[in-house]
Amino acid sequence: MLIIGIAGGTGSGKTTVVNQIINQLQHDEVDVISQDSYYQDTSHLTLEERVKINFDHPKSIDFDLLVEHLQILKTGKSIEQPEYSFTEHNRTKETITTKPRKVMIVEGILIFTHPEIRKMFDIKIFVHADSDERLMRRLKRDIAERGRDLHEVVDRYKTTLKPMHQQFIEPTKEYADIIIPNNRYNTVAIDIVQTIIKEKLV
Ligand SMILES: Nc1ncnc2c1ncn2[C@@H]1O[C@H](COP(=O)(O)OP(=O)(O)O)[C@@H](O)[C@H]1O
Ligand SMILES: Nc1ccn([C@@H]2O[C@H](COP(=O)(O)O)[C@@H](O)[C@H]2O)c(=O)n1
Repeated sequence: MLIIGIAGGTGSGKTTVVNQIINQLQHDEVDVISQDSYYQDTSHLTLEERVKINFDHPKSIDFDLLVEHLQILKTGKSIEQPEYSFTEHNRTKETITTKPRKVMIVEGILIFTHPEIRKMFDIKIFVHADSDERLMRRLKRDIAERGRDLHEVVDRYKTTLKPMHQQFIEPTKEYADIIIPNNRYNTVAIDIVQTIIKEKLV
């Protein structure tokens, strides 16, 4: 199993890059694990308490469960990937059955901050976009898809997104094998990554 880690700041385009990469692969050859599925289970908290969580700090992620799930997949067994609700700020009661595949892609803002998970990646990719571009994309996406309003996104950007990005996410760029500049759609970089994956699959 080839495990590919794709990190980068929020709004850098990780999910979009993942979708472009897997487009060219056979459906049964590849699957995706999102770090967002591994936000800590906070069912014991009220919604008001959950809203206040710093979702950009490594402590917000259940990395132990992610490590365990990657190890299970490596042994050839399926896992039940948690499903996350951005409106509830919590895991749902549903899970996504995820089978081991020739290529497993793990994507998320903080995945390169964890040394054990970092070691499990065969290829580490960091998607870069400038902070103003990321903020604009995040605003549009969170309002359209994640039930947020302008005030909420801007407030979170100032209090947690920006400082956490500088402290935890940007420094992990140094671990990347490949950095994809993604201020614009970068089809050349996607072609290169697809070629590398196809070569490794032979
Ligand atoms: N290169 C790009 N140029 C313009 N918009 C983009 C680009 N990549 C992604 N987007 C858009 O920006 C938003 C955030 O992208 P997404 O892939 O969800 O980022 P991430 O997973 O890193 O948070 C989405 O609405 C997506 O359509
Ligand atoms: N309940 C939550 C949980 C996370 N976030 C934000 O999601 C971002 C990570 O996801 P990307 O797809 O953008 O990489 C992260 O910056 C968290 O602030 C949230 O808004 N609500």
